[in-house]
Parts: sequence; C-alpha cells; structure tokens
Amino acid sequence: MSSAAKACDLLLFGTKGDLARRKLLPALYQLEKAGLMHDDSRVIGIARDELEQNAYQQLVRKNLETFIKKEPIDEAVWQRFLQRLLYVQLDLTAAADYQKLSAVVDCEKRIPVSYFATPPALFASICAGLHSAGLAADPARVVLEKPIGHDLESSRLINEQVAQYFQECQVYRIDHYLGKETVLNLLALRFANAIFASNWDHNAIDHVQITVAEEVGVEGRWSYYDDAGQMRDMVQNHLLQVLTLIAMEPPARLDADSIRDEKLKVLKALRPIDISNVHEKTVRGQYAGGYVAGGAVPGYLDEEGSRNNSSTETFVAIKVDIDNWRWAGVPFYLRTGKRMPEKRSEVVISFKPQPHNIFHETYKQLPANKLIIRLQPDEGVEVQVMNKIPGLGETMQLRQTKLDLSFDETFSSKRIADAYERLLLEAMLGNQYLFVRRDEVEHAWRWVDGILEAWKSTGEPPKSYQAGSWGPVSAISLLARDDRNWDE
Ligand SMILES: NC(=O)C1=CN([C@@H]2O[C@H](COP(=O)(O)OP(=O)(O)OC[C@H]3O[C@@H](n4cnc5c(N)ncnc54)[C@H](OP(=O)(O)O)[C@@H]3O)[C@@H](O)[C@H]2O)C=CC1
Ligand SMILES: O=C1O[C@H](COP(=O)(O)O)[C@@H](O)[C@H](O)[C@H]1O
Repeated sequence: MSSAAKACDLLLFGTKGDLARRKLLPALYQLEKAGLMHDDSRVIGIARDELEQNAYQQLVRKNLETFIKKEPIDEAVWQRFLQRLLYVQLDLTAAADYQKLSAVVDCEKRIPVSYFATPPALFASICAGLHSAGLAADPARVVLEKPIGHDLESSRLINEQVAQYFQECQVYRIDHYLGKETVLNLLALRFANAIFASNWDHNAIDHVQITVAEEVGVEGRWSYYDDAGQMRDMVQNHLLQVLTLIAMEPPARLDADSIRDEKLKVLKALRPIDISNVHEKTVRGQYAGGYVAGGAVPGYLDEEGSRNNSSTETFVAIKVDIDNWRWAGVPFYLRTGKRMPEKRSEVVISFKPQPHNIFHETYKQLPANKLIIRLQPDEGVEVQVMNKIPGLGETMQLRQTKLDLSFDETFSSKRIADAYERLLLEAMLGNQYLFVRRDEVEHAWRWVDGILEAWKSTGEPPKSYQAGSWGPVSAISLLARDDRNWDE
C-alpha cells in the first residue's frame, strides 16, 4: 500500500445485510489478503442488534466461510483482518445513537468512509447522523449503493439529502459494473490501442450490441424487484454505464472528472424515446415458466412472494441512437434479461463491410469484422477476421476466424478481483473515477423515465417469453427490421 494513502475507518452501515455479508466483507478480506489495506485502517460494522465484539467477529468469520467458496480462509490473513473489526450497535433512525460513533472514530487519525449498505430511505438519516457526530467534514467520504432513486425526482431528492452534508467530491456512488476488470479494460482497449482508436466511429462501425443476460430469476427479491423491473434494476445503471464507456470521447486524462465529463456528454446525447417511437425502439418482456440449465423453473408470476397480476418487465431490449457526430447512424442495441439461457455479458462491435469484394467468386458477401468484448464469464476479447484457408488452387478460399484472447489463459497468474474489492479499495484511496457523479445518475434517469412513461401510457403488458430463451420474439424483430441479428 502506498505510503501516501491515509488510514480509514470504514463504517459499514447494514453490516448484517445481504450485500455486506455476500460481497463487502469477503471483498475486504481479499484486500487484506492482497496486502492492500492500510496498516491502520479499521472496519466498523454497524447494525441494530446488540452484539459483543467477539460475537460480531465470529459472525464475520462465518460469513467469510459461507461466501468465499473457492478457497479456505487463510488463518494468518484472518488474524490480521480480525484486528481491524469493530462493531457498533446503532439504530439508524435514532439521531442520538450517532454519538456512539464520535466516541469510536477519531478523524485526526483516520478518514471516515461510510458505506451505506442499507435501504436508500435511510440515507438522509445516516447523513444527518454523521454530520451531528462530526464525521461529515471533508475528507470524510460516503459510499452510496444503488438504487439512487426510482426515477429522476426521487434520485434528486436522495442526492439533495446527501448534498446537504457532503460535497460532491466526498460522494462515491456505486455501480458495481464499473469495478469489473473487463469493464475497466474497455478504457485500455479503446485508449491504449491505435488500431481501435482510429476506427471507432460511424465511418468504421456499423452497429454495437450490449448484452447482459442472467440465468437467475428474481432470487427471492420479488418485493424489491417488482417495484423496479429490469429497466431500473439493470438498464438505468449498468447497461448505460457500459454504453458510455464504449461511446465516450477520449478523456484528456485518466482522472475522475475528465472521464465523467465525457460519459455525461454521451448520456446527454441519447435520443429520447417516447410514445411516438417506443414500439419501434423498445421491447419489454416477462418470463413464463421454462427450463434453464436443464432444470424446470417457474414463471415470474409464480415466483415466491409474487402478486399474480404484475406487469413488471424482466427483459428489456432497446435500440439506442446517440445524437452526436461520432455515432450518427450507428445504433446501439441493448438487451438484458433474467432467466436467459446462460449468464453472459458482452459487447459486440460490428464493423462496416468492405466497400468492394474482390473475393466474390468464393465468398458472395464478406462477413463483417467483429470485436467481441466478453465482460463475463470467460472474460476476454475476440476479433473475428477473414483468413485464407491454406491450400493450392485457382481461387482463394476464405474462412472467418477468431483472434481470441482469454483473460484466464493470458493472465493465468492473475486472479480476477471481484468488482467490490476494487470499488472498496478506490473509495478508501479517495479515487472517484469508478464512481458515478450526480449529473450522470440524473441524466440516466431522465432518459429512462421517458421510456417508462411511454410504456405506461401504452397500457400494454410486457410480452411473455419462455424462461431459458433469449426473450420475446419481438427482440429478434427489433434487429431484423434493420437487417441485422443478435450475436449468438
Ligand atoms: N444485496 C445485494 O446484492 C445488493 C444490494 N444493493 C443495495 O444495497 C442496499 C442493501 O441491500 P441488502 O444488503 O440486500 O439489504 P438487507 O435488507 O439485506 O440489509 C439492509 C441492512 O440495513 C439494516 N437496517 C435497516 N434499517 C435499519 C435501522 N433502522 N438501523 C440499523 N440498521 C438498519 C438492516 O439491519 P437488520 O439486519 O437489523 O434488519 C440490514 O442489515 C439496498 O439499497 C440494496 O438495493 C445493491 C446491489 C446489490
Ligand atoms: O445490480 C444488480 O446486478 C445483478 C447482476 O450483477 P452481476 O455482477 O452478477 O452481473 C443483478 O442480478 C441484480 O438484479 C441487480 O440488482
């Protein structure tokens, strides 16, 4: 750890919740294991229950054993990690309780970094509580989990509540996709390789596809998910963030505001979708029962906790137009859904065909070159190019072939860190470039709200698709209308 980095007190609000147990505590353990925690940093778990320090530490140990599946807990690492763990009992809605934190945290010694792994409805009380405990002044930081609101209005409210006590430079809004190794690699691919940098616009690219498909359904989160739907849960944040990284102009520097300024310009350039074009540009689906990975699964309306008249979407496909010079006439097709045939997130860049085909005798129509960026699983980068098949003869025989770089093989000695490891580390180091700025969140909501309103005013239910399929048939038509098809 660099000697310039300062020690932190990571205040983990909601330490007994699902996110903290499954993701945050294991990520912190991995940072400890990698030697990336500052020697003097501490992790202060906060929840409502009365718990002895010992009991909290045992709880954390149990979580690590449950959620770190690939390896046994390393006893030496655990002993070091254990020394950092503290527990504070606090009711987040009780203003007076926050004074307990002033007694534990000394801002002179460590920067307070407060992670809100709680429902967003509590963010305002936590911010006020931190302020009253003297833990809000710069360089204190707050890390906010999604969802930042349900629409533009509610996201503004949350952002205003936070801004009452924290300046924007203190606020770290999580989109865990920005912490993924392969999403970060988009910056390297685009801006460290002249071959792509000079072929990254409407002159060279025909269209872009972004797919984020999951095998899982709602996984017992029906009450949250049914309010949100796939548009709010995945498109407003993860897909739009990936899109901005693909579409943005080169930032002047690799710093937070240079990158976020460019991402914001893309969000501002998204062509609005409203009632006039919502049928042409979007598809909404909801899964019915079917088979995923060989097993029978229930439909959305038969999931545990469901209301059987819900018209929430579990699948979205959108044709996105970006109204700027670079992307004029280049559609970005987004597709995301639950209960798809496989878990697969990828970006496919389809290049324009050759203007003239000199191989027409053997290959009537040369297929387009494609750059496929596999975000997860099987992380890697693939380029589809034409090659001559070796052999003698009068005419050249060609075949489409792959230049395939698998992260696993190429960087076999490197472990791919979970997104939360990187994000927690960057928050503790005070680097905001992988966190979403307020104006980005709000512009994303403005665009998404337009589509949600248009869907509402059509009054149409989502189209049904069988679990284990790639969504409603109309998702295929969305591209077929443009004489294109989804990359399978
Ligand atoms: N789970 C996940 O994978 C993801 C979650 N998120 C977001 O992260 C946030 C947390 O999610 P998740 O962990 O799933 O939610 P949980 O409901 O599992 O956990 C929320 C935590 O907040 C605590 N809490 C609630 N009210 C109070 C209170 N008055 N005082 C003290 N503590 C309180 C709960 O404490 P208690 O145990 O006492 O009830 C609980 O530990 C949500 O905003 C969610 O949308 C985002 C991405 C993924
Ligand atoms: O934020 C969310 O993301 C997950 C998918 O994340 P991934 O890292 O597994 O791709 C999604 O299942 C969940 O519904 C959503 O809230």
